[in-house]
Amino acid sequence: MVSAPQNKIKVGVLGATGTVGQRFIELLAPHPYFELHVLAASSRSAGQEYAKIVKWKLNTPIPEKVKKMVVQECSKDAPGMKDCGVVFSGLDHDVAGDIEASLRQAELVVFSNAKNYRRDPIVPLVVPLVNPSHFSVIEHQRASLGLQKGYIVCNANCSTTGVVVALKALEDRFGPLETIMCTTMQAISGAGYPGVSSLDILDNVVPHIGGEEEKIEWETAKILGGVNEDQKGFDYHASHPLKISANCNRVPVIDGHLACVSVKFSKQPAPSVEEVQKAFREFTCEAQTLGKDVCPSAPERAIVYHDAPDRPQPRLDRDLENGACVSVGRLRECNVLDVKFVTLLDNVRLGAATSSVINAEIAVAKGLIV
Ligand SMILES: NC(=O)C1=CN([C@@H]2O[C@H](COP(=O)(O)OP(=O)(O)OC[C@H]3O[C@@H](n4cnc5c(N)ncnc54)[C@H](OP(=O)(O)O)[C@@H]3O)[C@@H](O)[C@H]2O)C=CC1
Ligand SMILES: N[C@@H](CC(=O)OP(=O)(O)O)C(=O)O
Repeated sequence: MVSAPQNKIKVGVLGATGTVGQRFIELLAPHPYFELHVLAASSRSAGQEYAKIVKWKLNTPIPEKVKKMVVQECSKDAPGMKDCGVVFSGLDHDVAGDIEASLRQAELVVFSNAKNYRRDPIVPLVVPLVNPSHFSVIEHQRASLGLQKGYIVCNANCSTTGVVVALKALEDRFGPLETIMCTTMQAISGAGYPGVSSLDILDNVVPHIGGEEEKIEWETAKILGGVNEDQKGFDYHASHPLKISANCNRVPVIDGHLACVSVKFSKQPAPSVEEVQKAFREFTCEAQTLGKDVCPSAPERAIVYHDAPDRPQPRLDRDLENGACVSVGRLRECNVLDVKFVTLLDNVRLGAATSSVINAEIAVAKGLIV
């Protein structure tokens, strides 16, 4: 039985003023054992009090304890940075690569939302409700770079995260999938702030999000695949290569990415719709079994299954489980593949900040953050 740490662990947030950074602050301010210690952003914000510089967009107030914290530069030399047991990154990908690598080199532990290191063969790409077993490659990452303590863990693209939790429930119960087709309807907050121009998105749907389809198609195999026997890399689902095709669209919704997913199972005959529904309803993951003491940000239900024929919907369902679950509904037979269904997740919570925080809680339980 793992228990929560006795002492608080100091944490930093990079990109603390951004869309993902604000969710980090909302989640971490009341956290039972992570303690906000450093807030960092660009030189445009550095040196100023957080409440004076941030364009706060959440419908919860800025936590009192962070209002007067002075925003720092994203540097290992920023005051307090070296005391952080973990640094959460909500940095723009243009700058995340160099900053995250330099913090790792300074023996800091970095949990990143940016895409820069997701494809790195020694960096775990972890969706906390799916593949925390990939943390076992951290030891090899440290050894490869001559580090004692520092490492980087990435979480996935937000759309990938929503889809892959549902796929994991199916693979756990019915074995490898063969073909996956998915079409997303993605919220505007996915593009950060100020993001997509109102003249582009109001009264409209934009059928292109640069690089998104490739990310879903590529990241899914790394996440659903295993770890090599020597714990020095990932197998990318090589024994059953996944055929995945994604179409991504931007829609005029503020938060919540919806995806219409069709799948074909390797093993035939395919399970019935009733069996698939049971698999979704009964899905549980390591983050839940660790318990609320150790993993306070994990959802009670990793998948919330919806019976109503018109659910899930972003506005009605994105807040379930404090934005930490995936909603699944509209499950039915598919005339082309085997079954089809709809998934929904909060792109900025489970799709970004919440995943990083749950990942870090699991890493604490595994003794990877002290
Ligand atoms: N929004 C979402 O749904 C998701 C986002 N992501 C990823 O998370 C990351 C953050 O996204 P998001 O919060 O939406 O982006 P935002 O544009 O809202 O925020 C970007 C943050 O990066 C900081 N920043 C920008 N330039 C620099 C710089 N030169 N040096 C240091 N800090 C800098 C900004 O600080 P300042 O205010 O000072 O400019 C701000 O805090 C991105 O990599 C994104 O791809 C991942 C999954 C989902
Ligand atoms: N591209 C996603 C958000 C995002 O930033 O993705 P990534 O972290 O994979 O770059 C969206 O627009 O909804």
